[in-house]
Order: sequence, then C-alpha cells, then structure tokens
Amino acid sequence: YLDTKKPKNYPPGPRWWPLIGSAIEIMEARNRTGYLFQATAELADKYGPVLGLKFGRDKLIVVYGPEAIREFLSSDDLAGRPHDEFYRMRTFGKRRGIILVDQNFWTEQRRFLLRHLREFGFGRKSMSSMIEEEAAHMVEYLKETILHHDSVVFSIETIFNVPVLNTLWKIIAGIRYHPDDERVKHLMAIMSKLFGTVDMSGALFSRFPILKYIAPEMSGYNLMVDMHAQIYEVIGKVLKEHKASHNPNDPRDLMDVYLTALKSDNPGESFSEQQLMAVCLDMFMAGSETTSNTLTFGILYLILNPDVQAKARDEIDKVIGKERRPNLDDRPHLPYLECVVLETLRMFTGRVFTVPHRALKDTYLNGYLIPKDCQVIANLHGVMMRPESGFDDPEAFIPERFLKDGKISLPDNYMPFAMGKHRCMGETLARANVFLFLCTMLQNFQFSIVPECPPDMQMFDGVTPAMKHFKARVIPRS
Ligand code: HEM
Repeated sequence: YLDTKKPKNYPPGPRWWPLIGSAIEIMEARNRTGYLFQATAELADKYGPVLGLKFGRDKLIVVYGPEAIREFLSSDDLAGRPHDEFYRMRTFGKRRGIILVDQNFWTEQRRFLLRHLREFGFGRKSMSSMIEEEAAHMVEYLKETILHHDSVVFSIETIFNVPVLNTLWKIIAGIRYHPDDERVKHLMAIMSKLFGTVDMSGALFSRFPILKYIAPEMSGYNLMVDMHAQIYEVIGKVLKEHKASHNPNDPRDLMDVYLTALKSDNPGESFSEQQLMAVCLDMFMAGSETTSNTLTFGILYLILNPDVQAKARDEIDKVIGKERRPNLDDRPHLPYLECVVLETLRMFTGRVFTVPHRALKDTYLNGYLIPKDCQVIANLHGVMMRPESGFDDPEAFIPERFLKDGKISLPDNYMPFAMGKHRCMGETLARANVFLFLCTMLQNFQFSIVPECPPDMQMFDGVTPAMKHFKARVIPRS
C-alpha cells in the first residue's frame, strides 16, 4: 500500500504519493478540463503517449495517440480483462459470490456469442425487420404524444432508451417493453446514475476497498450492488421461464441456444447458467446506453446543424419517400445519411475510452514495461477528435468528410468500436440501430432547437460521458 516506488522503466506520468498514487495531478487536470478523458489528454501531452498512473493500490496505464493505441490493441499480452472488485461484481454480482472470468473463458464465450447472435438478429434480414418494428413503435408513440398539437418539446436524452433496449433484449431473450414501463425506466435510470458515479478507470471502491464500508453511497458501491440485484432479478426470472419452455428444436433467442449448448454432451468448460446470466448483463451494460446515447448525440448535431438535417431528409425523401418504412437494404442508397451516422459515432463522447484491458504477463508497450495485472485503457477520443488526429476541423460536424467521389471512405484512425481481440461485439447491431432509427425519425419528424432551452454542451463525466438535459422541438411532417 505504501509502496510508491515505480518499477524500473514503468511509463512516465505524474508523481505517486503514498496511498493516493497519482490522484492529485489527475484531479487537478480533471477539474481544469472538466472530464477525465481531457485530463488524460493533457497529461499525455506532458508525459507522452503511454501514461503511467497509480490509483490506490492499482497501476493503470492510459494509452494515447494512434500509433501507441494500435500497438496496445494488437497486443495479445494486453488482451486480458481486469479482475478487480468492480469488474468481478459486474460479472457475477454480490449475491452470487465472486467467480473470476478466465481469459480463455471469454475467448470461448465470445466466439459462441458472435456465431449465434447472427441467427437471432445480426443476420441482416432479421435485424432489419426487428429494428424497423421498434422504430415504427417509436414513431407511433411520439405521434400519439404530439396528437392535437403542432409540435411538442421532448427531453431527448431518454427517448431512445427503451426502444434500443428492446432491440437488444429481443435478440437475447425475446423480450420487449413498453416505453412507459416503470420498471425498465427505473433500471435505465440506475444504470445512468452508476455510469455517472464510476468512470472507465474503475470504481473508487475498487481502488480503495475500505470505502465499501465507510462510504458505500458516495463511492458508488451501494448503486453497484443495487443495480446488479435488480438486473439479475429480471434476467433470473426470464431464464426460469426459458428453462421451463425450452425446446432445443425450436430456439427462440440467444438464451435458448445457450441452454441447448449447456445441455449438450460437451458444452465447453466455460458454459454455465451463471455465465449465461453474466453474458446477458454484459450485453445490457455494453449495448444499451452506448447506442441510445449515440442516437441522442445524433439528434443534437442535427438540431445544431439544420442544413445537415435538411440534406439528410431530402435524401430520404428522394430514395424512400414518405410512405414506405426504411430498411437496411436502403443503406447503400443513402450515403449522406450513412455519413451522418459515421460522423455521430466519431464525435460521440460516450466511447472516449476503451473498456479496461489487463496485462496477462510482464510485457512492453512503446518500449515501456507494463507489469503483469496492470490495467490499460486507450483514450479513443484523441484518435478521432484532437487536432493531430488527421481529421480536418475535428470539432465540427461534417458528414461529407467521409465521402470521396460519392463513395464512403474511412481513414485508418476511425475506430469508434476499437480494434483487435476485444473489438466491440455489437458494432453491426449498433450501426444498424443508429442508421434505421435516425432514418425513420427524419422521415417522420423535423427536429429543432428550443430557443428558451438551448442544449447545454456540458456533459456528465463518467464511464460514458453523456449529455446533460437536452430538449428538442419535434414537429411531425405532414
Ligand atoms: C454506438 C454503440 C457502441 C459503441 C460506440 C461501442 C464501443 C465499444 C468499444 C470502444 C468497446 C471496447 C473495446 C476494447 O475494450 O478494446 C466495446 C466493447 C464491447 N461492446 Fe460495444 N459499443 C457499442 C454498442 C454495443 C452493442 C449494441 C453491444 C451488444 C450487442 C456491444 C457489446 C460489446 C461487448 C460485449 C464488448 C466487449 C468485447 C470484448 O471484450 O471482447 N456494444 N464496444
């Protein structure tokens, strides 16, 4: 605990103090810039692209800049996942006891999931119709709310939550919720609160375990326990129903396929009911907030850039018209809208960092020693949003930047879903969701700023820095 001595050739970074490690300089930079991702960018300017930090008892490396990030994400030695308190609880919850997810387990689970997700939703046809349906429900819901008015002001930061969650839950467990379902709204609210309390460097109670006992509320520990208890209750109930009605010859969703694998003669070492619940939880945490926040950002940039909104709408009117539902086959014919999606993902602050990785053994990155079990995260924001990123005028929303001679072309530094062994598993679904929801919204509504309440560009810092309250006027198109 009191060892503040850096290992030889550990990456440079702020001075380590007893107990608190590098916290002082980090906090100063965070207070100055407002966000952890900006603080680490500032410190990387000072110390270099591989930043050596220490919090409490844990060492943490932040990687910054395209070359170092590419080296990091391609490294097998750095492809572990953390097994500190925060991530262990994330996986199995307090009530279930703590079981570590072995690295080999994740490889097997990931392979299985990617293969079977395709059958229930990542295959283009089924994915398209499922999202189309959800987007149509959303249009209906908004139109009902607007009925008898010319327009209505909506709080945009929450309207996509339930429809996006539905696309995910349908694939996993065949469930969908009504947008006003109090239970799911409550669940999403707890998750947002939790994501605002912890950040990608982990929870405070992981770094300083004593906080679990002396400050369970402030450190986010109570929220964490509460959220896991509630999500596991929901998943546990659905699992019980699936087990009771399971027919291996008629799989309805991912949960059914997983149960079939579990009952097979040789399911693989990593398969268990607990692991299935963990997988559902991971999908919920990784897929719902990120996608709905991206859509919120999309609407934000469309109201801040009415010319972009008009251009995308014109393209939709020309290609699809106002009657037919958009589907994923329209994508190649709507290159401008596709560029709006790509630009939204580039500027989306919710994925400023990767999920933390862990060094599986002592290894080297950019010539520096990364000791075994050290956590490593990449600051993806810098790769796409800083002046040295290679994107012209990176702070401006310019969808055309991806169009070259009418064709979409992505620069090497474009990596909103990261790269390598842990590249996002939900990229296909996320991109399809953002595309079809935006397309359907623009086909049916016009969005504009509410002058008395313009968007506050400040965000909540946290795991996925998200917009503060943000309203838009929604006008149905005749
Ligand atoms: C716009 C939405 C999304 C963005 C920007 C995003 C971005 C990311 C990023 C940056 C990572 C970290 C990769 C790393 O640590 O190296 C990641 C991992 C992951 N994402 Fe997404 N994601 C999104 C939506 C989704 C969805 C919809 C799902 C679920 C189907 C999902 C499931 C996952 C999983 C399971 C991982 C961990 C992969 C692994 O460790 O092997 N994500 N995502």
